Amino acid sequence: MSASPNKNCKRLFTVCIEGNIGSGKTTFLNNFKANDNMLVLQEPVELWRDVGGTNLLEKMYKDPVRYGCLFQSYVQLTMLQLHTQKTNLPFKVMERSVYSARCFIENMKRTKMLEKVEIDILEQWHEWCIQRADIQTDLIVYLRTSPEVVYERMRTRARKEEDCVSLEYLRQVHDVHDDWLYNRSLFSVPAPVMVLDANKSVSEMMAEFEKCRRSIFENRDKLIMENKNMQKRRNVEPMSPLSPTKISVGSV
Ligand SMILES: Nc1ncnc2c1ncn2[C@@H]1O[C@H](COP(=O)(O)OP(=O)(O)OP(=O)(O)O)[C@@H](O)[C@H]1O
Ligand SMILES: Nc1nc(=O)c2ncn([C@H]3C[C@H](O)[C@@H](CO)O3)c2[nH]1
Repeated sequence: MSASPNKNCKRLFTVCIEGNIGSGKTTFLNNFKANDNMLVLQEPVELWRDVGGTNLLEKMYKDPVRYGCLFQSYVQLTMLQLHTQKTNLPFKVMERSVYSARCFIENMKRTKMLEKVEIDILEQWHEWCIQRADIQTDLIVYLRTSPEVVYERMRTRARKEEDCVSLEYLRQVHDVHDDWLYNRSLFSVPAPVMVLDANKSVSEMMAEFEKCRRSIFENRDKLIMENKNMQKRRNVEPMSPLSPTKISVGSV
């Protein structure tokens, strides 16, 4: 299906699909491919699995102390490349982002997998990306799940690099995502957040997807305005943990 260019010349509207390992991001994201006005960008896992013949994802899971910082550095680069990828289409949908990569850095910090100097460098890189790179995000769709549900899904999918991933690790990653996007008690949120209960079945999630897709198309300008107001509030007052920018499908 040929991609229809952005005839009405509105600026690009970018959506990031976020969530724990196995929360259904790829499955959800692939539904957007039916639209010819959206650039759909999956997480570049295959790049992480083959860095000049090295499976860096596997090395990171096997030895996070030795490879954690190196892996995060490559995630940052490959995600930045996707954020800055140009398109004439009016919409871009990405799986995860430079923002959520920071969730994993935060978890490595909490579990003491990284030395202070590694954290400092990764956070300086992250800060530069936020301040100077074009990683404009207009909506975050948070596929919120329970660690137990995603653990079963991850085991069923059986990605070999994730053989050693424990339920405890998924609980840690869940907690950081929830602190960031649900409790709003971690780093700032770059756009309005649409929280979906992604514990639902595949068919139920199709209905959620349809509501989300319609909401994006119908409320594009409203969401951009919502984001502008968020940024203004942030510049005026420190981020309150319960800032009211959390939206649920249908309320936009
Ligand atoms: N709503 C759902 N109910 C049950 N299983 C699901 C659901 N959504 C996805 N799955 C299955 O769970 C596994 C993980 O799904 P998917 O790859 O879409 O998740 P993901 O968030 O992209 O994972 P990762 O972050 O590890 O790439 C797959 O085997 C998929 O078929
Ligand atoms: N440590 C770490 N940092 C990241 O920024 C990051 N982003 C994704 N992943 C892991 C989750 C899945 O196993 C697999 C695919 O999502 O890659 C990450 N792991």
